[in-house]
This record gives sequence, C-alpha cells and structure tokens, in this order.
Amino acid sequence: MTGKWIDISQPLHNGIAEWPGDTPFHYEVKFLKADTGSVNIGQMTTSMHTGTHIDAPFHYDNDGLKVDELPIDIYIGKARVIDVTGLESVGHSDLEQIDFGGAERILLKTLSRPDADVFPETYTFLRRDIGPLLKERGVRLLGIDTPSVDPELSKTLDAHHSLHDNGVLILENIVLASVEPGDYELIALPLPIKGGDGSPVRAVVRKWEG
Ligand SMILES: Nc1ccccc1C(=O)C[C@H](N)C(=O)O
Ligand SMILES: [Zn+2]
Ligand SMILES: [Zn+2]
Repeated sequence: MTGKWIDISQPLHNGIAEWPGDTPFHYEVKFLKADTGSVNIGQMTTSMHTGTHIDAPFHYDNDGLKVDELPIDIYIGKARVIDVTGLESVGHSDLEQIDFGGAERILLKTLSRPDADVFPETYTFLRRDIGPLLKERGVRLLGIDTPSVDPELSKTLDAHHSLHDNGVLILENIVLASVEPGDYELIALPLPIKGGDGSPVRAVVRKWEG
C-alpha cells in the first residue's frame, strides 16, 4: 500500500501574496459560457515567483538555464523532509549532523511563512555555506516553505548562488505544515515555458515505501 498524495502547493487565488512590488496574481473567467455559447475561458496574470514555484537559474544569472531547459528528473523522485523550525537561518553547521539518507532532494520545513496571503516580515533564510555541503551529499534539489532562500532585502542572493554554484536547483513556497519529517516521493513539475525564469508548480508528496 502506497500512501496518499499530499498537496504541498499554495492554492493560487486572487489575494495570494506576491513578492513585494511584483505582479499580483489574478485569475478571471474572461469569456462566459453565456456569451461564447459553449465554454467558460479563464485568463491568468502572474509573476513566475508567486505561489509554489521553481526558480530557473536564469532568474538570478543572465547566463543560467531557462525553465524549459531544465532536466525534469530533478522534480520527480525521493525527497527527505527535514525539520529546521525555529532557526533564523540554515547553513552548514545546522545540517552537517543531519542524515539525508542519500536523498537527492531535500525539503526544509521552517514553518516561518504561516500564511500564503501575507508576505512574511521575516522568514528563515539559507546561509552561503550551504551549497558545498549539499553537493557533497549528492543533493540536486532544495525545496523550502518560504518565498525565497535569501532574505527579502538581499541583492547579492548569496544562497541562490551558493546552491546554483553547487548544482542544486530551487523550489520555493511549498507548504509543509501537515508533513512530518521523513522520506517521500515528490512530484513538482514546472511548465515548459520557453525562455522562462521560473514556473508555478503543483507540488505533491507521498510517503516513501521501500
Ligand atoms: N519576485 C521578485 C521581485 C523582485 C525581487 C526578487 C523577487 C524574487 O522573486 C526573489 C525570490 N528569490 C524568488 O525567487 O522567488
Ligand atoms: Zn522564485
Ligand atoms: Zn528564489
């Protein structure tokens, strides 16, 4: 028996918090069935960085890969959920004692972003010494339940670059409130947006069996 799929995505709706100053999310039914005679047709406006999403390296590096160029196997497979609640930031010293169980994907549970509709004043961020440790452990994807791996006001994006320099891709704004630490199967596929700097994803996990 395999476990039930758990949705770890923020529901997209008008009112979800965007990154300060970025494009608000908006969905509406643009053409009504009453008018078209056959169908309702919706339209959506969004930043790529609202809700649960992945960053393509092009987001923070002009020469980085675009979303349609990323290998999809990164976003499907075994992931370990690690509890880091209560920490102001997470770096090498916080993770070096922790067993990743060989998982190529780790999901950090900070619980520092309680409400998807309110951009948090502060949240747990990652320190620049995290990349080399993750590379050493064979990690290729880092997911986190915050809007960014760097602090809101960072211009240098040290954590983004540390991860990138060590071959680790980034998944942001996941929801881990009801997910206990342990091993899961993860699916969080980006859309094949040509040239894209990122993409919303539907992220789901289920308990790893075997
Ligand atoms: N949308 C923005 C607008 C301005 C400045 C940064 C952002 C970001 O999205 C940064 C964050 N590191 C992110 O990848 O989601
Ligand atoms: Zn992003
Ligand atoms: Zn980011």
